Amino acid sequence: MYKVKLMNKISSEGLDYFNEDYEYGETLENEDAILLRSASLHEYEFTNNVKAIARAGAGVNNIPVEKCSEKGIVVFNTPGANANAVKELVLCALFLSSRKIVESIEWVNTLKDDENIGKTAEKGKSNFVGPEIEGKKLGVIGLGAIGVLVANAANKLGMEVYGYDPFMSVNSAWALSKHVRKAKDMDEIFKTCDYITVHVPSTKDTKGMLNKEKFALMKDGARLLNFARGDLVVNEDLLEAVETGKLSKYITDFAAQEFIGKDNIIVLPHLGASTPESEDNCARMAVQELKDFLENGNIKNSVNFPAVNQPRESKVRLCITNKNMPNILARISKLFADHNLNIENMVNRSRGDYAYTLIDTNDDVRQDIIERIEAAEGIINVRVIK
Ligand SMILES: NC(=O)C1=CN([C@@H]2O[C@H](COP(=O)(O)OP(=O)(O)OC[C@H]3O[C@@H](n4cnc5c(N)ncnc54)[C@H](O)[C@@H]3O)[C@@H](O)[C@H]2O)C=CC1
Ligand SMILES: O=C(O)CCC(=O)C(=O)O
Repeated sequence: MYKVKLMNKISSEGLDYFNEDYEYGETLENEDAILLRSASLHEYEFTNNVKAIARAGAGVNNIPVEKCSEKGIVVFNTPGANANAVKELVLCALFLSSRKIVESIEWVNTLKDDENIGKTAEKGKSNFVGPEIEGKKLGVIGLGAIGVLVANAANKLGMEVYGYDPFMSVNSAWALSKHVRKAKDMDEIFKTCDYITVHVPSTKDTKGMLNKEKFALMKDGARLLNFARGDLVVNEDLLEAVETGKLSKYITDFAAQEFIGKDNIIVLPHLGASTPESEDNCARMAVQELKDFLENGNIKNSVNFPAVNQPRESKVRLCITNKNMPNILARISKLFADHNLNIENMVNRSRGDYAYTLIDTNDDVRQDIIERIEAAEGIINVRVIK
């Protein structure tokens, strides 16, 4: 029986994949795996039983990934599973940033007791004029699953789109419209674009990347959308840029006290992925990743260990997380040979400082041999699946 701890509400479309071999819930203890959305695990005490964490979503900044790697905990996410939901909300935000839709709705609501509301509304509408997006320049920073969809859709809406992503994947490059112009650096986006939208993960390199210096490069009255992460922006600098009119609008999916009630700032409560379609997609993908890992040791869509997939053809499988260092495989193979155990299949892949090994055998691997593998230098943990 596998135990999966839920740290957020997860769609039943995914949970239904768990069969009678699984127990899941928010209160269970000594879990084998954790399934979550945005809940923070930074203060969480992982027991030695935790083998995997699945983030039903894209961003993993709520998970202490390096600490997990050191403990041999495989962290998964669900690339692209919520990208369309975010794209649609970003398109909505593009219009909200341009036409004074929110402000005008708020104003009309103040006319509750006005007997000539029709006339008053007509008279007041000139206060809410805003430009069309067609023909304007949009800069998209980060051309991954979301950025590509946003760039392509904005292009179809008649915008002149500039993209910047120095680490773009081959898949994203294939998916990106040929009409999207390649910015030579991020500053070109800041200097050129009327609208800027950011779609990069929050990492030590991107935190605070939207700051005083960058706002100074932007066109007067530029509009900025942030549906990626709140900490990409230095809030104090952002407030100044909005107050001075450098930015004519900031729309973000990440609430902060200092934004509340401020003119020209619209804050949403992290709604990007909140559609039934995206919640179902993420849950399905996350549960399937966890199941294949717990039952077969296969890894797909991990952010800290390499992708590994080996068909199950033998009685016993050893799943080994280890440091990426010389001689590990030689030591394991020697232990097998010394005990007259035959390796049927073996795969080893590395990723940065860590590696993952699957060894299949039809022989019974005694507990004392497992313990000797575990004790070898560089080995983090060993799991046996029968
Ligand atoms: N508001 C919401 O509900 C949601 C927010 N997100 C946020 O959006 C981010 C992006 O999501 P996806 O597009 O699905 O991820 P992704 O991993 O497909 O794309 C991220 C892209 O950013 C690029 N990148 C990384 N560092 C960069 C840098 N310094 N400059 C330019 N590009 C850089 C990468 O090369 C990659 O192409 C997530 O990490 C998450 O923080 C994601 C989903 C929902
Ligand atoms: O699960 C959510 O609602 C947030 C989604 C998100 O921010 C992400 O996938 O990075």
